[in-house]
Parts: sequence; C-alpha cells; structure tokens
Amino acid sequence: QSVFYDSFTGNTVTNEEVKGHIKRNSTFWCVNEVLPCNPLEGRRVDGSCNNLKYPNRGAPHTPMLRLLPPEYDKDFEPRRSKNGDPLPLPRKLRTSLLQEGSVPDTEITQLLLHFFVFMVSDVMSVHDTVNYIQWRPYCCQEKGKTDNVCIPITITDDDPVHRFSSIRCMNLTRPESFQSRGCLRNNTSPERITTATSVFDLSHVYGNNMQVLNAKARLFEKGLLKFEVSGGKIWPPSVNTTKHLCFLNQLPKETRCHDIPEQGANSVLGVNLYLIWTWRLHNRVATELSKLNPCWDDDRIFFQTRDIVIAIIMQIFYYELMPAMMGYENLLRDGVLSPYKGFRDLYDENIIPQVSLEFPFALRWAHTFQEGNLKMYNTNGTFLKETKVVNLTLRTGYLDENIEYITHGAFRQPSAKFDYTVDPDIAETVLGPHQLASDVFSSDLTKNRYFGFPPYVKYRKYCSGKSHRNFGDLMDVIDPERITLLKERYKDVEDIDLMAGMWLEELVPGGRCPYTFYCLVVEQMIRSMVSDRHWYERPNRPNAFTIEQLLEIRKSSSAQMMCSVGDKVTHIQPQAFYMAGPGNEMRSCDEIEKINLWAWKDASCKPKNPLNCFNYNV
Ligand code: HEM
Repeated sequence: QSVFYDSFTGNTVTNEEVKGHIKRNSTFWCVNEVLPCNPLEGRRVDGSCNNLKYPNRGAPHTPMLRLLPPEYDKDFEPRRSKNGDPLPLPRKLRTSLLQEGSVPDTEITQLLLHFFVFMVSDVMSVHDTVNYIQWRPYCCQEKGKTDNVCIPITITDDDPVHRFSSIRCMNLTRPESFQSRGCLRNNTSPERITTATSVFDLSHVYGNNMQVLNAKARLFEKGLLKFEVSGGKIWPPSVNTTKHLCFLNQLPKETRCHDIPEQGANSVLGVNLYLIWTWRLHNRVATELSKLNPCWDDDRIFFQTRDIVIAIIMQIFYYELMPAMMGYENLLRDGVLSPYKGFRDLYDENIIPQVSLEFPFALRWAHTFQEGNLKMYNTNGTFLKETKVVNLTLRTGYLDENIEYITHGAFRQPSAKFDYTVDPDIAETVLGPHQLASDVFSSDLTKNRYFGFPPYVKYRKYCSGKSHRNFGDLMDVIDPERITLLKERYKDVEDIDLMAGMWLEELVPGGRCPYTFYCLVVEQMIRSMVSDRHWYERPNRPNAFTIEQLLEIRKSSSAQMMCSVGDKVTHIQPQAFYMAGPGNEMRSCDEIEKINLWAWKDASCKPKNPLNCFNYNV
C-alpha cells in the first residue's frame, strides 16, 4: 500500500488532499507516492526510501537546501543595492567584468568539461531552459511584458557587441518553483523545483521512475538496456518523429533523437556523449555479468549492473575529475576523498539527501572555461574539422556521422584557459540558432538574483568566517585590478552578486577553481556522500560490494571508459582529463588498467569461460 507525501514538507498527505491535487492538476509536482520502505532493498530508481526516517527525501520534486537564507526585495523580486537602487544590469556587469577571447588551456582536455556537465544533469532538470526556448520564446516581445514568468535581459545601446546590432533584449524566464507549480502559496519565498532525484544515481540515464525506466529503457533480457545498432555503433533507442527535443536536427539527414527515460540528455553535447557512453557501459557490464553468472535472471543482472555503473561514474567524478578541478591534496585534507582504497562509511541518517541551491549554481562558473570551437580528429589523431559547440545543443542527429571524430577530439583538444576570459560563442550565442542572441553568463547572473542569493560577501563569511566590510577586505581572494573592476560597477561591497565575485576570484592553491566555488562544491560533495545510504564506498549498505569488488571499482578511469565504450578508441593517455604529454603519454588501451568483473562471480553459477578470469574485463 503506497503512502502519499507532500513533496515539499515531506509530511504524509491524506487521500482527500491527494484528490485536491488531482483536481488542480498538481499531483505530479506536489505529491510523492512511495511504496513502504524495505531497509534491505537496494537503491530505488525514484530516489525514495534512501533515508528510512524521511522516505520521500531524495525523490524528485523535493526541496533544495539553502546554505544561506534568501534575500529578496518586496514581492520576491531581486534584492536591491544597499542604497535602494536596483543592482547594476547583468549584461553590463558581464561585459565589463569578463572579457571575450579564445585562449586554450595547456593542461585540461575538453573531455573533462563533457563529463562535468554530464554530472550536473544527474541532479538538475532542463525545464528552466526549455521554458524560454520552447514554451515562452516571447519574453522580448509585447506578450512578454504581461507574463510575470518572463525576466528578459536588457541590452543597452552602448553594449560592446550589440551597439552594432538592433538587439536590445535576450529571452529568459524565472526558475520554476514549488510556488509556480502550485505546491506552495505565491506569497511564500520561491523555492526551486527540479525533476531529478537529489542524489548522484545516474537518474538522467535510468530515469526518475521505475515505470518509465521499464517502458523506455529495459530490454528485459540479460539485464540489458534497449539499444540500436547503426553505422556499426551501439546507440540508445531513438524516436522516429520530428516532434521531439532535438529541434536543431538538420532534417532530412539528421534524424537521431534519443527516446530514453529522461529527454534532457539530448541537450548539451557533453551530456549527450556521456549518456551514449554510459548506456553502452551498462550493456557491456551486463553482457559480461550474464556470461559470468548464467544462472542470474534479468532483474538481478540489471540492478547489479546499474549499481556497478553508478559506482564507476562516481569513482571517476570524485577521484579523477574533482581532484583536477579542486586539487587532490585539498580534497584529502577536507575529507572528500579517502587516502585508502578500502571501504569508508560516513553515512549519517540525520543528514537528508538534498542538493544545495548553491551547488549547481556554483558549477555554472565552469562556463568560463568552456571552449566554443569543437575540434574533431580521426582515429589516427589527425585534425579533421571544427564546428561551433553551441550549434550542437538539442541536436543529437549530428552525432550519427560525427561521434567518432568528436570522441577523438575530446581527449585531444584543450579546454579554454582558466583566465577571466570567456569564449565569444558561449558569451553571445550560447543557444546557437535557438535564440537571436544569448549570453549564458548574463543568464547566470540574472538567475543569481531570482534564486534570492544573499550578497557575495555573506558567502565569503560562510566559507572563511571572515567579514568583508569594504572592497579592500576582498584582497585575500581577489587581486587589486579586479577589485577595481568591481568597485567601478557596484557601489557597496555588500552589493556584489555571488556569481560576479566567483568570476573574479583567484584560483585556490593546488586547484583550478575559485575559493567560493571550492567551498560550495566541497559542501555538496560531502553532503552527497554522508546522506546517501547507498553510497558505493559503504560496506554497510544493502547489497554492498565486497572488498574485492570495491578494489575493482577503484580501477575506474575516464581513459578506461573511453577504451571500453568510446568510438574506436585504441590509444589514449591514462589521465584523459589531462592533455597527453610527458608522464601522460598516449598508449595502447591494452596498457590501461581495466575492471575485472570476476570479483562478481557467483560460486553457485557455472561461468561460460571458467578457466580464464580475464575474459570478464570491462
Ligand atoms: C557546450 C557547452 C555548454 C553550453 C552550450 C551550456 C549552456 C547552458 C545553458 C543555456 C544553461 C541555462 C542557463 C539558464 O537559463 O539559466 C546552462 C546552465 C548550466 N550549465 Fe551549462 N553549458 C555548457 C557547458 C557546461 C559545462 C561544461 C558545465 C559544467 C559544470 C555546465 C554547467 C551548467 C550548470 C550547473 C547550469 C545550471 C543548471 C540549472 O541550474 O538548471 N555547463 N548551460
């Protein structure tokens, strides 16, 4: 018998209240239906029962955590400057604080960015972007003036780019909230609503709901996900209609659009690539497991494989990507990474599985080192061609002919440099042909205000304990020239927006990210481990890995994943998030450490190749 929970409060709701939601058409957003929790059950697809005391926490549409209380003006409009004036215009701030240019990094590859954005989409949903691309494309037109959801970005006559054009506005909409979806009254402080589960569980691959997973993704044979073979490659299932999310497919040639539990994976290129690779990884692991343990049924192979794939991706995220961004020693010091390969158990049932509102917001800072030109290489490493990455959003069809070249470019092309310069395409046309003009940095800054984040200096205090009473106090994290830039735009140090502060901060010693980014992201990384009962490093979770299995998971690497499921990858550098070079030379995939699934051998099953345990490598 299911129990119904109020998605925001987490309290149970009566059948009468559920009927009220049905009448108002708000059940999907405002009510979580949860089957009774079984403490011995593995990770649920819909994230429920992760915390046995609060069964709906972790499920979709549950509230995000605010690290600091919101600050709004009246009617929950953006806060004002200390002197009562409106804050400076976002686009004006962006164009004066961040310059446009293309400087390649010397160390980090594009592959890191692809993986990073893939991880973001595990805990976020695309509806806030689809809202202004598809549902309300009119915020800059007459109609937009009467739609309260519209919050278009003003472009002034002296704009460095648009003074040469007639464009004076960029489309944007407010973030969806429990209020906009009818779950909370409009006179309460806006609380962001998302459709993803709030733990890292690859819900953008497997979906947020068992019924959808079963209908769209499972083959119900040998633990496999449904797949297609085309051009000699394995793909997730696709849909044969033009009415899908891949608006930019150039018909009739480009028709592919994934028909998977979460359509959002068809969006930004990096999400799409890793969705394909993770999909293939699932099927690779499932195939090997079913050979290894022929007596296992489809269900057992499927859920064991899902658990392994989630662990592999988490291992790469925590132990390979994040150290490159934040510094390995820093993460060890702050208890995010374990120095040992064995188990660790940090679980605390009093910490609810939640994503902070600040976490995905801070990750937007990564837009500053996104490269705009996508370079493609053939399998021998010869440069073939390039295209604008912004023209590939919502255009899965482009991958059909090009995924191989994009793959080989991803670990050969550097990211943009971490240097206060932003790519012109990301800064002016981030939505490609979807919008006349779109500047993701101005959107980031605008959203900053509609999320109601308090001033940047309050986050400095949260992170360092130190009060910053005047601009000079910022010298510990921002260099003097950039403090001058801030002073020219903001009248008071307390006016500075969180994102504007992060843009101009210096990078943490030993890492490649600003101080406040580091602090907000570490908070989430710890929260995600401590609050997730099914965290892969735990020995005391239902169906936990054995120590032998965990040691195999520890061998995961982005290079190994590329060798296993990338397109025709036979040679790669072992640290694929770093450019190849001395100490990280490209080498044959045979020399890259692999995961041996023999550790999952069930003694009660007779494997097909009993003599050679290396037949089960992925
Ligand atoms: C091809 C490259 C990319 C493009 C075209 C792109 C584009 C966008 C766009 C249009 C938005 C929505 C902005 C808004 O309406 O508020 C967005 C949001 C976001 N992007 Fe990117 N992005 C790219 C790469 C990345 C990367 C590498 C990261 C790495 C972390 C990233 C992280 C985020 C985050 C965290 C958000 C906010 C999501 C949310 O809160 O809903 N993006 N991006």
